[in-house]
Amino acid sequence: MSEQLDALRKKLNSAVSQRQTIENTRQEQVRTLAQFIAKLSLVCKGMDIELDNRLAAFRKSLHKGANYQDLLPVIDELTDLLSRHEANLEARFRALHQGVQAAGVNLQKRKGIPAELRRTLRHLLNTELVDAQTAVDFLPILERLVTIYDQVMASRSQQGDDDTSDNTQLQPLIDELNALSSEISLEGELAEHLRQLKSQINAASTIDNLLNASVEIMRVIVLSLSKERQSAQHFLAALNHNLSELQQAIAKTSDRSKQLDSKISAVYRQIDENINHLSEQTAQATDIQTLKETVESKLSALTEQLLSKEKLEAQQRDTLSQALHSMQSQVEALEQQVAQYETKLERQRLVSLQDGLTKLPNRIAFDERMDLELKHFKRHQTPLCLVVIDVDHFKSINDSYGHSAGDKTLQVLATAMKKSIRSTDFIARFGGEEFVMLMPNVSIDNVVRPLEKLRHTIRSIPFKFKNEQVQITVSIGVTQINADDSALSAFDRADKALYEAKNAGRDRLILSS
Ligand SMILES: Nc1nc2c(ncn2[C@@H]2O[C@H](COP(=O)(O)OP(=O)(O)OP(=O)(O)O)[C@@H](O)[C@H]2O)c(=O)[nH]1
Repeated sequence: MSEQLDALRKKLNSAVSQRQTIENTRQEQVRTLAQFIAKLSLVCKGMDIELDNRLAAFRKSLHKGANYQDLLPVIDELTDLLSRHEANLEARFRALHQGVQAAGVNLQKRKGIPAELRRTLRHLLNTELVDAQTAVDFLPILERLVTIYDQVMASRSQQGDDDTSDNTQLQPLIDELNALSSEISLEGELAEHLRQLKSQINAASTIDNLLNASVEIMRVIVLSLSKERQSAQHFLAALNHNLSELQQAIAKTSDRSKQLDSKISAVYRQIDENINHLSEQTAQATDIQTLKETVESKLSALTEQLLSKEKLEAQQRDTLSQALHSMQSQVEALEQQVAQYETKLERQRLVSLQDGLTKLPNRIAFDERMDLELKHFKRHQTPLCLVVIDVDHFKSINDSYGHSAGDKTLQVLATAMKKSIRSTDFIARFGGEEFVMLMPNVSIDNVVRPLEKLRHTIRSIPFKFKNEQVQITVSIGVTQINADDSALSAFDRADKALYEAKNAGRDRLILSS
């Protein structure tokens, strides 16, 4: 009998270790899910505050070891939020779309638009804009574009039907369109299209040329928005779909696990009852034969129950392991989507921080860096200098040798400046022919040497246009940041120094402390 009791003990021990395996599998699932949610939170960060918060709460409850039953309502909420976010995005796109559409329709109402332009505008509004949705960033650009268009139309009306215009009328509009197209960051084919449009703008000799270019810029923006929208919506829809599948898989596993759990509990109860019964009958047995028979019959019942319990637990392990496999592949698919979108967002972020022409950081990137350097300066009190550099008589390069010569000049100057500064310095194109630079850990007493060297490097570049040797110079204003400075006050001081340099005859450096 003691042998049989030993065997019973062994079986009970093995039952305990099997339960441990099931528990480990469960924990593994929760870990996988927690890792995925952590990644998802990183990517979705900033898309929607409520979504951010829910994902953070979800991650927390996973770490605390919440079970599936508790997680299901949270996943439900998350799925709802994602759907709502998708719908919000749609609504915002629709509002923007209507705004641009209304502006376009107003334009169409204006008299005197050439037939060809009217056709292009109609196509833009009725076909291309219908397919496109817009990101908030582009709205001000489109609004400005419409304003320019309006100005061009006004100037056209002043001229009557005579389309030839003198340069003094066209130039401000050309400058404005140029500045505006420099602010648009695009990639690939659309960037090339925009570059060609810029050349057309600069070669424009009539108001109609400029009208055409304005409408073309609108089309390029609309096309880029359409692409962006498709990709964002595709990502959200796919994420939503996969999350729902994951939710269903968890719900199914949870149901199945619950059923098996209650069957296993019932078997445990029977085993318990049989053991109690056995000990009662053993106590009541009066002779060894009855005792033997009682023990034998109960032991065979117990063995059967243990076998059935083992079978049920094996089923439970299989169910969990299958669920784990399918969840893992779903999570992998989700992770892949998230990683792809992340790469895309990062690429877009980099493009949006870079000036298209010179490939230097642009003004947005400069503002971000300035904020960072100011914080660093305020915390550590290490010196920081702000430099503003402006190309002298740049307009005359454009006027004498053409706008593309002007563009090339800016590219050469940007490369030269980038090469001649220290790796810790930060240079950006501020706009037009103006550049800004931040020099951390350098006080105003020590900026003269490197900046004079930079100025000399630039004036020694052997530019040659139309076979003419041309010397290009820059004027530089510099200031050291002080404790009370904001980005604006420091910039104003450096800018003032720059204009002193211009007024004093250009090609020089002026310090302002
Ligand atoms: N080629 C080219 N020209 C640009 C670009 N951005 C701005 N410009 C031109 O830069 C010129 C700047 O002219 P102004 O502001 O009068 O200054 P400037 O001729 O350099 O004269 P000073 O600054 O007083 O020495 C304008 O003609 C703009 O059209 C660009 O991206 N490419």
